[in-house]
Amino acid sequence: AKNKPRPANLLPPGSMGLPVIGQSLGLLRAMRSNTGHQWIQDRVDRYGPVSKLSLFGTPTVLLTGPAANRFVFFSDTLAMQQPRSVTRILGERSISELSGHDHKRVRGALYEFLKPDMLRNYVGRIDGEVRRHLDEHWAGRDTVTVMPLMKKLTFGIISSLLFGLERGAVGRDALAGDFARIAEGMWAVPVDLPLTAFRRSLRSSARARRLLAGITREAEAKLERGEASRSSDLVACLLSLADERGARLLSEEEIVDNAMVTLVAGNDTSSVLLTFMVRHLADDPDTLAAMVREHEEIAESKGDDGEALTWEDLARMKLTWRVALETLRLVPPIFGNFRRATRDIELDGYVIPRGWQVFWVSSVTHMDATIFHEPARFDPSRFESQAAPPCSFVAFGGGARICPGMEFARVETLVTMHYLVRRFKWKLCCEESENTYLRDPLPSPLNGLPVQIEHRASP
Ligand code: HEM
Repeated sequence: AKNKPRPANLLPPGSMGLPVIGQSLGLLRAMRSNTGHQWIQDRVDRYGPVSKLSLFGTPTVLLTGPAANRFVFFSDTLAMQQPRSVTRILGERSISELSGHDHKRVRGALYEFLKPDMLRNYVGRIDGEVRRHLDEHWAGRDTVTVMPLMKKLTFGIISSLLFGLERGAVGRDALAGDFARIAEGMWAVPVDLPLTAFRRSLRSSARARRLLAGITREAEAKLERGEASRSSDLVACLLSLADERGARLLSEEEIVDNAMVTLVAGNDTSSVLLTFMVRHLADDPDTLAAMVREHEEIAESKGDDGEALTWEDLARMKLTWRVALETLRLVPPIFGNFRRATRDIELDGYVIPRGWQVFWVSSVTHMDATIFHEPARFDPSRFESQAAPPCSFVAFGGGARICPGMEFARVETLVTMHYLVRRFKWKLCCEESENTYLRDPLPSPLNGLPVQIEHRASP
């Protein structure tokens, strides 16, 4: 025991792969072929819950399981760190780059807009977006492709509520295209070469940023003229916030960077959730029937059919939210994320050297049979009796950086499902899409999930 190296000298087990590229390509390739979870699980089986590797140009420690998650979400020895590719795309002043006081300030500002007290005023607006979307893109069709439609829907909701960009507004369609390309280059080896997704992503990000800067200046003018208020949209809200000395709380650059990050963080995640709920429900007629009953009861308790849903109605959609949670457990939109060690850290007898990247992933914990009985089974009732133990359901992260858009996602999801399940029945077109999806890095079902739809007869 005398010669045993002190823990502080011990790096976690694991191989570092090729210089610079490390294991990035291996992981990305696995994610694209629907084996990303297995790729991580294999490393965990080989090296345990704490292991080292190299990702996106940086030495990295992979952490899995509830104890490691707790460490990631609550330790003050870690700062946020996105892969360099993400920083270059989303900007230096986005919430994902900030820590300590700056992080609290920007997060507090975003939360002014995303908190339940504010959101309850937007349920009606979201209700309108959802109904218009279903009338325009679902009604009267035999087949639809779910994923692109859900992206269109969540983009519509978010661009209206965040930027005041209503349907038909100049720039809204171009922004939608740019955002699709931005997402494609997020997790990449950050080399700006022609024909790479990374370069396309950078270009789209520059265009989107110019548009958002214009929107911010316009919103500022409208506020001055009294044509907008703090509750008009996120940009107006951020512009109206002042510190105790009356100075603007966020700079224009911060507003643009954080509008970008909120759109990226909020749009694709919610559309993935909605898409996979549709997929899982197609295979689970009993759950779907129970959901239809839940929504019919709510609809019957309201006046005429034109009346919009309210915050109180959403509180009654308990089964629907459990279906959402179970979908998030099985197909977490966020595969995992990164932090940086701000000093040498001892963990489980190993050292994580200062400056190294820490990588937490959701799937290993979500698929742990000791936490979730028969983890591969879709079973919304597992969220019925008790909440999952701390730091084991991590689709929204945890701690100081837990997703501030969770309530927003909840509102969008519940409102959409309310109208979808009452108006339509659906069947999957491709058998293979039942269990297959790839990650890029967000999950995407085969062929975007084409379904056959039929109008439900009114009860
Ligand atoms: C189903 C939908 C969503 C999922 C699964 C999701 C998931 C997550 C996760 C896992 C994190 C934490 C990442 C980490 O700690 O490393 C996060 C952070 C964040 N999310 Fe969400 N999110 C969703 C919807 C939204 C929406 C709708 C918005 C905004 C409208 C949003 C805005 C944000 C922001 C700004 C952060 C950064 C918070 C910080 O760093 O303090 N998210 N989200």
